[in-house]
Amino acid sequence: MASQFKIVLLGEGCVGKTSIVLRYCQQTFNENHVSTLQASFLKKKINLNQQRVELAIWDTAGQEKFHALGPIYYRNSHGAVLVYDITDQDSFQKVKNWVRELKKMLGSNIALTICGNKSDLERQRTVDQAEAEAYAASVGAKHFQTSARLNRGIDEMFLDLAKRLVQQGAKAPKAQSRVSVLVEDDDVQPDSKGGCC
Ligand SMILES: Nc1nc2c(ncn2[C@@H]2O[C@H](COP(=O)(O)OP(=O)(O)OP(=O)(O)O)[C@@H](O)[C@H]2O)c(=O)[nH]1
Repeated sequence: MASQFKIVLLGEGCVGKTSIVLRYCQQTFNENHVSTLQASFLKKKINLNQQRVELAIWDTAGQEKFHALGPIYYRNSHGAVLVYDITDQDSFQKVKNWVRELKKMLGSNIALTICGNKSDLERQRTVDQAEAEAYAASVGAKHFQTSARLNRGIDEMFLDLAKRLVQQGAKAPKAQSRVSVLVEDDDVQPDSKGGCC
């Protein structure tokens, strides 16, 4: 029987979470942004040294108003991919917030990957690569650069995470305390960027 692992993608709106999952699981890419409103998951089966592994990859909504839903998706996850956009410094700061939250809620029981997406936009880069890699190392995470658009780095990133989960014989972490989720207002105005992208 295949080992099954749950992986959650977290990160600011518009960084490319949905695009990464669709590229990895369905080999497709959409130039347009459709905000994720509810999380959903896709499955991907891979072989690791003759061992069958099934990944359930959860794509979550990145807009701030959905932040409170995060715990529902990360609390039973074996691994998390924290995605930022290499052209958007704020999205990198948001990754740091997610790392703090995951460490607080789950300890170090969740395998972390930090992903700088949109590597095809190198000329518009605002997040220093060396700094991002150093930060990832400082929190025990692996760092990858990807382009969902050009299909770069994505297979390698999930393969590395799957290998780590297999090696660790990952067990789904338990949240350290009861997680309560409060969604205050379904009608929040778009942020100052006027939505995203
Ligand atoms: N140039 C470039 N654009 C990308 C890449 N990945 C995603 N995009 C674009 O970025 C926009 C947002 O991508 P999504 O995948 O919808 O972003 P998301 O993080 O899922 O957004 P939310 O659902 O709001 O959280 C879309 O217009 C994509 O086409 C990439 O690697 N390179």
